Amino acid sequence: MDNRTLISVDRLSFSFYNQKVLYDICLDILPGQLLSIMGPNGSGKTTLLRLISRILSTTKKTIYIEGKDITELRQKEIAKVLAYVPQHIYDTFDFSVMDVVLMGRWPHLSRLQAESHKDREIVLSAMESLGVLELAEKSIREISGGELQRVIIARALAQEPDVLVLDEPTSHLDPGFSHQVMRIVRNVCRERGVGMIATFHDINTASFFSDRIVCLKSGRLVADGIPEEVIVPQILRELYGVDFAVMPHPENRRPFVMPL
Ligand SMILES: Nc1ncnc2c1ncn2[C@@H]1O[C@H](COP(=O)(O)OP(=O)(O)OP(=O)(O)O)[C@@H](O)[C@H]1O
Repeated sequence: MDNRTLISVDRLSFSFYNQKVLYDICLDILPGQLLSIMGPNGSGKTTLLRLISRILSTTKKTIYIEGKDITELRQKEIAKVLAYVPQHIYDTFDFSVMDVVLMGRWPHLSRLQAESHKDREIVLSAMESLGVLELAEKSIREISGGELQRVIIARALAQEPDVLVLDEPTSHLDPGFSHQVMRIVRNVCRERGVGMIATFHDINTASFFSDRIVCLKSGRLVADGIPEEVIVPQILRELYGVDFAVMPHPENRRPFVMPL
């Protein structure tokens, strides 16, 4: 384990009832770096993120947050260091956008303690960077899917975590916002030394922003490396069963793909 490791996953296997969905997964999340998980539908990406965030529980000692076994931490202790942005948000209460982002501060407050001026400043800054400040008073039931996704990411940043876990963070965003939001999140995390793990179906977004990419197929880790090592035709064919052309991106020369 690297001594800067924020999260270490060590031979993690997991089953839903009698269906095994993850096999011996090992990975490390490091400060300021984005580790992306790619893989076809049903390969186990969301399950992995939910285990790391302890939305799902495993009794085995296989996941460590800042060196501590996750099974021994209380939920609030986890929330102080880790923020989770789920893929889908359903059935929300009728909160305002501002209230939802303020919830990001709860892990840092003691019971019944009101937010301070500093908490509100952190919240307003997160909302401003995600472009949702003008929605502050709107109900989250009355905003678009892409706006809601940005609000939930703002809440995660307001939480000031050491680790940010993002499940398909750009799935509801148009191409402009998708790139902009990823740039903002990556820059904030690099500045603050926050480690990130994210799933992506968009190979080009993963390639452009990731420091490292792990590929899952049927619950098994089939590739792990920097984008140039992983975004290659053979691995993409193995993952998705189709051929891709791979060329350098005009801005940063990272692999850029088109299905053939
Ligand atoms: N709550 C659950 N109960 C039982 N099986 C589940 C549950 N959640 C997921 N699975 C199964 O676990 C496997 C992995 O699912 P998971 O959602 O982790 O995949 P994924 O890679 O995130 O997929 P996608 O790209 O479609 O979001 C799938 O076979 C799925 O049917």
